[in-house]
Amino acid sequence: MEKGLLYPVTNAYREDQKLDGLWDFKFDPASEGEQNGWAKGLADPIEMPVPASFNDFFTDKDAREYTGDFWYLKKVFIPQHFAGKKVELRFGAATHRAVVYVNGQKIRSHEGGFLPFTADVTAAVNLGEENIIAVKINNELHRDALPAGDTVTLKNGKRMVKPFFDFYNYSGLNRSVHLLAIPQGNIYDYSTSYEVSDDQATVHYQVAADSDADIKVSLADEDGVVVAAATGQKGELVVKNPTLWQVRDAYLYTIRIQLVKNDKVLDEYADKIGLRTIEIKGHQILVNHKPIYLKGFGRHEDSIYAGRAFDLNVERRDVNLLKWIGANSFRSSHYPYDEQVYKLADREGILITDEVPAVGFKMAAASFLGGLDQSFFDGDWIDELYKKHIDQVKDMIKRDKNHPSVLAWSLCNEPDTSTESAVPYFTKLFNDSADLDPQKRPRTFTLNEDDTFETSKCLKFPDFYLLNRYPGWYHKWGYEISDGEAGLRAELDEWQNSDIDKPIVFSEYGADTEPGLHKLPSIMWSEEYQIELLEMFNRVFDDYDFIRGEQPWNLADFQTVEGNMRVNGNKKGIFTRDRQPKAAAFYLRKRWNSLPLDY
Ligand SMILES: CCCN1C[C@@H](O)[C@H](O)[C@@H](C(=O)O)C1
Repeated sequence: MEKGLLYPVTNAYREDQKLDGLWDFKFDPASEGEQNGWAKGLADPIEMPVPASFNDFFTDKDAREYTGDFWYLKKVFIPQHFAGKKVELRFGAATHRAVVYVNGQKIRSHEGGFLPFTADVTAAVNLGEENIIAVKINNELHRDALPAGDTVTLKNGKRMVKPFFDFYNYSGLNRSVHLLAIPQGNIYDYSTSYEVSDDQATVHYQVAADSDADIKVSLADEDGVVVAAATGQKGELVVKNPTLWQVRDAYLYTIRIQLVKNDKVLDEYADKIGLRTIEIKGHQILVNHKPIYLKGFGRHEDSIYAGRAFDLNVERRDVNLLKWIGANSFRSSHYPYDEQVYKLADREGILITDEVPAVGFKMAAASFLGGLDQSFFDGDWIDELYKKHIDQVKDMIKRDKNHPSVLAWSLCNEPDTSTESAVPYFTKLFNDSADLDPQKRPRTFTLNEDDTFETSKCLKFPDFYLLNRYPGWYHKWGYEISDGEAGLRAELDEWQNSDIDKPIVFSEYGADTEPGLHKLPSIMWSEEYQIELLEMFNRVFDDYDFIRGEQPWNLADFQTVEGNMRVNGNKKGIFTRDRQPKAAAFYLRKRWNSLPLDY
């Protein structure tokens, strides 16, 4: 678990230099690099963009599909004026595990390809000189790691991943690398929680700092006017007549934290926060005590060329598409996204269900992609897996806890909860995560169609339910979709007739659709059929008032492993991979723009 995950800033006390651009890059199939001094230089490297996944730049399949160790290396001048500061390297994400070296010295390792980590390099750097930064990354998949899968060795000796999940194993330095200089005595974390009413908001704050200095905290409105102030490691900021953060009507205050000693400011950290509350009450999801209905999508960080790398251009387009279509939410399926995604959602008033990369914890996913011959939670890999799982839950919540856009935490995607062996795992997971979020936001996980009201052993854990259902596509498809609707209604009748008193959000449903394929009457893969499937689900949603959200799969087409069920990736996008609308986009826009926020 990382000590602090504050997003890098430059101010009078801190300096943040992005190390994006071209890095030396080299595959290390024999894993010989560390013993052969690759941390000090790579022989015959290629130039690799950062941030980016390496896969889609290559023209040969061995390189695109490469699995194992690989190295990035960059010579970086570190200025003399960093003297007296703590010098750090912050990696937005290195997928899936990394070892960091400076000037040949191993600094630290990290497991988990979708969350940041920081290396303290103060003792290893030479100020006023060029320094050699090297990172050894490994992208193998294992059943005891997140996301779950296997790595096999082919007869020709090449290694290959077998993901237990349906997205391509894009790998590399997928997010920015930052060189940071911060005060030795510094602020390394803060948290907020809220009480709101129409005429007053109270911000409960806590600050974590490596310093004995006094702590001063202020809150300014969007005009920069200070509306509240307090002192102390923890306290309250009371705002009269606040402007609350609302869904699709955001308002951001600036919280400013200072360390002060003998009237001298030693460190400062400022951030944008939104005054709002999130609650689950009965079948309702409430924002600022008012019910909301979620309209949005499951997504992927996925685009042509850069693969899984965060691309601000793509994110800007995606958020504009969400606004155009009338959406107000999305799930960060199936892993935490780059911090800039949450910042943009904070600004636009879009709600995020933040998901940890606990995906593939299920036989069905694997059987589609290769197959497990037992229940996942009976495996002998579970203890090691859990250590990584809870570690990444802790870091996801630590990183994202102050974003007003974060609505809920999804602690797993489609685990196999149909066997008793899942119960102790989820009991521990929900106990160990209960106090991580000062705002006590709801926790959940997605349930796929094997995990129904009848079959799941873990329905007591989620604060609300995320259902992934695929009648009309993976079963009862085509002309049989009417039976699919009947089956869906029968399951929802069971939920309705039960004593379950929690909201349900449909977090996945959809049809692979080839853009430009039209057929009258419809046929599967046609744009007409995608609309018919959505119409069927919406007919059902409109008949059950405990359904409090609809998030079809997926916002856009995305890359997966090759297979006989994928046509160059997953085509369930409402938009194409280059972010152009299929006919269903206009259908959903019409529906969602006609639904009130609290539908
Ligand atoms: C049955 C698995 C649920 N869901 C997971 C998601 O990652 C896949 O892309 C999606 C699909 O197959 O389109 C199915």
